[in-house]
Amino acid sequence: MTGSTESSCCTESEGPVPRMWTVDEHLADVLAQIAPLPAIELRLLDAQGCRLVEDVVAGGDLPPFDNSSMDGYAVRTADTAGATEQYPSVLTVVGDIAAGAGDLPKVGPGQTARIMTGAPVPPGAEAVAPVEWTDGGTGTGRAADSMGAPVDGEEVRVLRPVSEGAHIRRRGSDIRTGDDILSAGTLLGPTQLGLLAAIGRDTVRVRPRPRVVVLSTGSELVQPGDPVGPGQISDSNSFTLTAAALDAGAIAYRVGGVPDDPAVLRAVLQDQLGRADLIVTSGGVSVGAYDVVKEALQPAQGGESYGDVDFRRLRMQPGKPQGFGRIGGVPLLALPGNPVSAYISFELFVRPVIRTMLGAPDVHRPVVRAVCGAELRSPAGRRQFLRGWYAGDGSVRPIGGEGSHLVGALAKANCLIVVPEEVTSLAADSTVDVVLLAG
Ligand SMILES: Nc1nc2c(c(=O)[nH]1)N[C@H]1C(S)=C(S)[C@@H](COP(=O)(O)OP(=O)(O)OC[C@H]3O[C@@H](n4cnc5c(N)ncnc54)[C@H](O)[C@@H]3O)O[C@H]1N2
Ligand code: MOO
Repeated sequence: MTGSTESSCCTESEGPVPRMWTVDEHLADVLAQIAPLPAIELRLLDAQGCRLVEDVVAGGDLPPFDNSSMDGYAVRTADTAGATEQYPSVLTVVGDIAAGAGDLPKVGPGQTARIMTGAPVPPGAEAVAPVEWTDGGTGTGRAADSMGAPVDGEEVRVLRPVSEGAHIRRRGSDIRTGDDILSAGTLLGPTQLGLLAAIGRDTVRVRPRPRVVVLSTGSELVQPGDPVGPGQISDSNSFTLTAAALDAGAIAYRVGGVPDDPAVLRAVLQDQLGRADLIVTSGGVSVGAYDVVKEALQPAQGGESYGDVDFRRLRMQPGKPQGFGRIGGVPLLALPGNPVSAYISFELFVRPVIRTMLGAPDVHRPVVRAVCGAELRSPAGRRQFLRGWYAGDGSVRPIGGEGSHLVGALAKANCLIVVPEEVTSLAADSTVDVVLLAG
């Protein structure tokens, strides 16, 4: 941390005034203390969504052997030259080759072997006649579209010429030994994991997904589905923030509804430390009597603090009260409890932390310029983040009001409209910065 909340200046009339941080100062302070997680070797499916930290080189060819791309007959091309439906090439079937076969018959002049898709091309054969180009070994001379039982020693009629290499997938035609197939930094999704499996890798060296513990505080919270008594509300923040952490690429654990009891909160935090690369709390960071996160981590009455967390006020709306520091070496971001404040704080500060830990190149949400059709008002000295709808044609409109409890409007928004600190009003059709939330 670069400073403490209580670093202050004074005015004659008002006494000490706690320092206020700008959004950029707070973000820079947080990110300066976050590094990409150390690389580890993971099994393939545990590596989904992670970035490679090694260049992967193919240790073998793909396909590993010449194989058939069709069910049919492996033939010598000269044997099929001039074949027609009227005058087919009649070949003796010397074997039956299924995918996975290791023992292959040799195909000599006038001979063929029945072959299945993916089966190795036998020695002597130069091409594959799909079964539809033959009589299917029926002896009728009519083209077949299915293949019967093994036909060793029987005959098959090929009804048209087959050119060299036809329907053969050559060894190494996809990947050759020594090819660079995936480079460090590649994000592993289904097709990259499939490729690693195809070349026989069962583990891979990656930067792991950070494990994020999301914890909401407040004695008024009940879990969704439970009865809501007088003065109580459903805990929504732990769901929003857990989903947002997953969306950012983390492994997220939701711990909902810790009551306003500092001892309980400390115990829960202690319990969670073992599985966390990052802890995110919501609520209890303001100036009220039951601000449990503040109380637990930085007691006002000279009690012993737990961890090293700095509580500060930011020049932004919503999201003014924030906490940041470490507990037991684990970074912790304490977000304000108002649901819109919590979510916007996550987008601005927590998401970049997760993306940094992941080693992602895109740490921040994209920001575009857009024309806002509506007039906007904003408090002086605060960077305001209004919920909006970005139409994609360069226009944006605000959704809902400024209130940081307005979850209905938040759920309809796809962007945040940014009104800078020094601006208190903007005329309709002004150009504004817009933080794109989706995608
Ligand atoms: N006298 C002052 N009061 C407040 C100030 C201030 O500067 N002076 N700041 C206001 C601002 S801004 C915010 S933001 C909030 C932040 O307060 P807390 O972080 O302590 O949040 P809580 O008091 O715990 O909750 C605020 C609000 O949000 C609801 N909430 C909390 N957690 C959840 C949850 N998990 N799911 C849904 N809703 C939640 C809670 O019930 C409250 O209504 O302080 C202002 N006050
Ligand atoms: O900062 Mo509070 O987050 O304005 O509602």
